Amino acid sequence: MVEIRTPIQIGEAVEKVMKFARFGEVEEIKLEQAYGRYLCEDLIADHDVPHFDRSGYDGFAICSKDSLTASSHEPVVFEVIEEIGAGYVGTKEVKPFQAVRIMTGAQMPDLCDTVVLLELTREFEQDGKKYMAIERSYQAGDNVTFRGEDVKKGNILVPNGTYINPGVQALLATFGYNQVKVVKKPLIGIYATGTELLDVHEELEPGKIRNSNAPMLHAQIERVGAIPYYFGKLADNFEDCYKAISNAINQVDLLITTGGVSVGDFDYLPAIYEKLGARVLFNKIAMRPGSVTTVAELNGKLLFGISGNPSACYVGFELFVRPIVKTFFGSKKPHLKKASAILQADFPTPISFTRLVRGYMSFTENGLEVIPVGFDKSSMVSTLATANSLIILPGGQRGFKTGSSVDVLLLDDAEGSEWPW
Ligand SMILES: Nc1nc2c(c(=O)[nH]1)N[C@H]1C(S)=C(S)[C@@H](COP(=O)(O)OP(=O)(O)OC[C@H]3O[C@@H](n4cnc5c(N)ncnc54)[C@H](O)[C@@H]3O)O[C@H]1N2
Ligand code: MOO
Ligand SMILES: [Mg+2]
Repeated sequence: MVEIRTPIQIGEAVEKVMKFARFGEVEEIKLEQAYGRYLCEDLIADHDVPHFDRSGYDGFAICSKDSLTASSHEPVVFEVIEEIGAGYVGTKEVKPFQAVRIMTGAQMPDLCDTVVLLELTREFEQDGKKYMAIERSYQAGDNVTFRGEDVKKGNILVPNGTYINPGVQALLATFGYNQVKVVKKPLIGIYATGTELLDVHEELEPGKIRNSNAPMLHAQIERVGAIPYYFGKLADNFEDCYKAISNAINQVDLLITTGGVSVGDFDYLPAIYEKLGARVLFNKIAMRPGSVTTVAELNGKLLFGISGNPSACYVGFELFVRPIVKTFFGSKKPHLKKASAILQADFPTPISFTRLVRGYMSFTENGLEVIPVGFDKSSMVSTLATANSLIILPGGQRGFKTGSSVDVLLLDDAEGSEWPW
């Protein structure tokens, strides 16, 4: 007798999986390796930035009150007493109507509060001394970058759990983080099951196909920031699959299998979970593709039994594995980023399960627009290459018309969304 499975809603399935989400261990790495990782400590400013008043331009540092009477009829003349480039500090005391030639980024001399741009001065020499004249007045602070203007000492600049983008990398460098505490990347194992599977280098044969799920998952795992480990492919043989899978579990943080989770004669994953004593969290979700996505738990470790159909495999990973990995990294927004977009095509099919239609979303003058990328069967691999989003079409509706507002999940976004969506 074929097992009749009871589907649960997507949200319920996500919540069941997320009960097993845990935070990863910390490791220290070099700053150069930190891009794309997740910070494991608050980045707190231990000094002001900049930590001295500095010139914002190449020019002359003066005291603004000396400039008050300057005009084109009566220019004010300053004696230029020294020159400082960025990295140097002036050595002379600046007296009234004296100026220091100063370059962008150099520390302001004491008593100077203003910088006059080079191109707004007239320079000349007289009796072996250097002078410059200005034809307008300035206010204190003109063209000066003040101490602490960028960052004040003591501020939390980047909280623990933040994705390290190039800007965060710059802040870490600013505050002297030569070594950075980040979360260790989890190791995710992949087994592809199916007697029909050929390795990528093999020639096609009747009835056989190349294994595309394993390389796809490999890339998805890398995109989410974890380390993939491909164990290999397994023919549909219960004992071999059982042995291989039970050995693999202890070598990784999470194990993904593809294929063999439905109700077919050679779909052995349900029986393997049973023999392992793993607890199946669910084996049917009211969604398409990926309705047979099965997740089991063995001693707190998650076993993702993802469907063999390529699009179902892709979606199963993004909905259920991604948030587990992102939570491992400490992200507060571990789920695919959700946005609203205007549908650019009719989607007439009456559906009962929620559809996650592969879409192409673009930013237009009318806002976000999304269009299905093609034929939307879960067995298809071709549409995955162009999809940058999943259009959520809730179940139990008659169909969707061009111009309707729909929710989309973004596939290439690193920021993510909080739960609930
Ligand atoms: N009687 C029923 N049949 C099916 C049901 C059902 O509820 N009742 N569910 C259907 C749905 S929905 C899906 S999705 C698939 C899921 O199948 P499995 O997860 O058991 O996967 P397989 O049977 O092993 O393979 C399905 C399909 O995918 C191809 N495949 C498998 N692995 C790979 C790979 N690594 N790379 C590329 N393609 C792969 C495989 O050749 C099959 O064509 O079941 C439906 N059936
Ligand atoms: O799991 Mo299936 O993908 O719903 O077609
Ligand atoms: Mg099957």
